[in-house]
Amino acid sequence: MTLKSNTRKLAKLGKQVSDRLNRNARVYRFETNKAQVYSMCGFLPADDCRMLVRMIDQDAVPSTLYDASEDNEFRTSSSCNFSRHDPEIQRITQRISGLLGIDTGYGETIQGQRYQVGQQFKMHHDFFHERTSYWEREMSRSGQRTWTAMVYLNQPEGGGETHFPHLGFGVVPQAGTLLAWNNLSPEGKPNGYTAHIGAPVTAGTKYIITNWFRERPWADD
Ligand SMILES: O=C(O)CCC(=O)C(=O)O
Ligand SMILES: [Fe+2]
Repeated sequence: MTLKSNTRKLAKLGKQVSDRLNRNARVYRFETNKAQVYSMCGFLPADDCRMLVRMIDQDAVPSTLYDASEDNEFRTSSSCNFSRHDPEIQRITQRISGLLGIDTGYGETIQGQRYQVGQQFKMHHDFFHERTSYWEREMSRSGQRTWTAMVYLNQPEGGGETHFPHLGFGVVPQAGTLLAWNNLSPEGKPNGYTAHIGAPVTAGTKYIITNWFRERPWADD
């Protein structure tokens, strides 16, 4: 038996979150009807960005993939798996969840990412794909990925943009800017248009945090 999402619940979540962001005058909605993509400048203050950069530098390990890809160059960044018990991480988590209006319990523990010169994350979707080795495990654990929220912690000297090739736009990293999108369609199904890349950094280092939300409360290992 293949585990399935509750698409009605996911459709409702998509509408709830997008209605909330649409009402927020500080949040910008990208002009496309193919996906719900938003950004907000100045979401995180500079001292929080600096604190997170320090934490990432302390604990970064090579990034992993759900689907071990043949391509060694697919995701070459380093990641930092923060502790969800860290009070500072809880504060940042609450800030993100509060903006989106999703209970903090639905978010995977925030991850930090560091990309050095030449490092990148090639085109991918954040939602889970059926018929993969991880599908049953992830679907029984906390269900499909719904929204992604990421925050740029600095501005690398060159490169590192987040591009959405099917939507025709990209975002240049700027310290404190949040970028959030619904990985699912208004019907609550995986939305292929949300494919995105973290372009190679060409100068300096890029730091971000990522918060992926799930269909059901996050069950930690
Ligand atoms: O680095 C980026 O700009 C994109 C990161 C990303 O796609 C992810 O963490 O899922
Ligand atoms: Fe992604």
